Amino acid sequence: MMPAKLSVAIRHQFPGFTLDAAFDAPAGLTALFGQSGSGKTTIVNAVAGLMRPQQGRIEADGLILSDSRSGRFLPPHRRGVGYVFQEARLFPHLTVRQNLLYGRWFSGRDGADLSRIVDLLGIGHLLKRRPAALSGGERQRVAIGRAILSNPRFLLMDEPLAALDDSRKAEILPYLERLRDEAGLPILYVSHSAPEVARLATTIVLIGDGRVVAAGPAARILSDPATAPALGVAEAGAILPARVEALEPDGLMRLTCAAGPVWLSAQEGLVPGTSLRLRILARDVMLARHRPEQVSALNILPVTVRDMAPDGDSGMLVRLDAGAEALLARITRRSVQGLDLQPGQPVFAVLKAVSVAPGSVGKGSVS
Ligand SMILES: Nc1ncnc2c1ncn2[C@@H]1O[C@H](COP(=O)(O)OP(=O)(O)OP(=O)(O)O)[C@@H](O)[C@H]1O
Repeated sequence: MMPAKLSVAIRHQFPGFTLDAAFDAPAGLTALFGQSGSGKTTIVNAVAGLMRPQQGRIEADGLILSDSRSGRFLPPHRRGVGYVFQEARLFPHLTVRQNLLYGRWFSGRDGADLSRIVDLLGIGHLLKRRPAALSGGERQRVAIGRAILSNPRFLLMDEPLAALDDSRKAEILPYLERLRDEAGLPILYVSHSAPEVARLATTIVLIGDGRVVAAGPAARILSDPATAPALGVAEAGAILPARVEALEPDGLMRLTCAAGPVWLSAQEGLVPGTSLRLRILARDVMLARHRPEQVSALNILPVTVRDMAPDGDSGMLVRLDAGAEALLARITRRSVQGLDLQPGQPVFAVLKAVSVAPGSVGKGSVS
């Protein structure tokens, strides 16, 4: 069986704005990221069937949703789309259980297993409540459950966390990670938030002025000095797959990643054997020509300079090969000159254990 995939290739002209975008969203979470007015909502509306693109084709899991050549245009309710909006639109008079089952009933197809989805989203204890008795984060988890139980071909999530405060966001992120890794569905996820995209995306599509500026596996897009700044200079940083090896008595955990061992502050729920994706901000990585000795930073990784690109007037983003993975460092141009950095040169990347924020350590897959 071919893995599920959503393919989009559309062109649409509004007065003063042309959308011309083509990308694939494979199983996993594809983040559609771009500034306000770049065309994200137009793409989402075209995929959902709320607008008809003048040209092009959209296909989900082998089903043609719209095709300007043949004139095919499936109405929204026949597309098999599970939609999650910014605000959970639950029925206030129905219990959580009834809300969840409504999605299944409405689809008219065999739905996913209720108990599996309830488990996946951690909402078993809420089934008898009505939406008014739920927190914002709980409501959003129920909305996600309802969308999955409609047995969709793919999920469309339009800024699903934007209305939640930071602690509610943090509460829901692990569930989105599980959904991404276990549901086996393409998830098209619109977001303005670089940390959210870096934490969740397996594929990133950067949209600028109606076009795809860059698209591909998240690890590649995030470590590319040419595209990373599009997420915001302060937010540039690579994601590295890592594994928890041991919890040490002084409160640190030892991880292994492609470049070697890394020590970070231990976190609840992370036990030896857990697979992680670490987000390492470019501004938290220092470079040295020689292995530094007697420094407080615990993590010193041997890496090789691959390439670099200017970042603002005085900065430089340097991509580093760390085993089979890539890291990104942001240093000044003066340091690039002072260290005489060239592509191919071996250097040491220095990373403080405490500079990796808890929110930057996610469970699960990078691609
Ligand atoms: N029906 C329409 N008629 C004319 N112009 C439109 C229409 N819909 C969208 N546009 C224009 O298309 C451009 C892209 O809009 P879109 O809403 O897709 O951007 P966006 O990336 O989703 O922005 P935001 O993040 O603010 O929601 C904007 O310049 C907008 O004014």
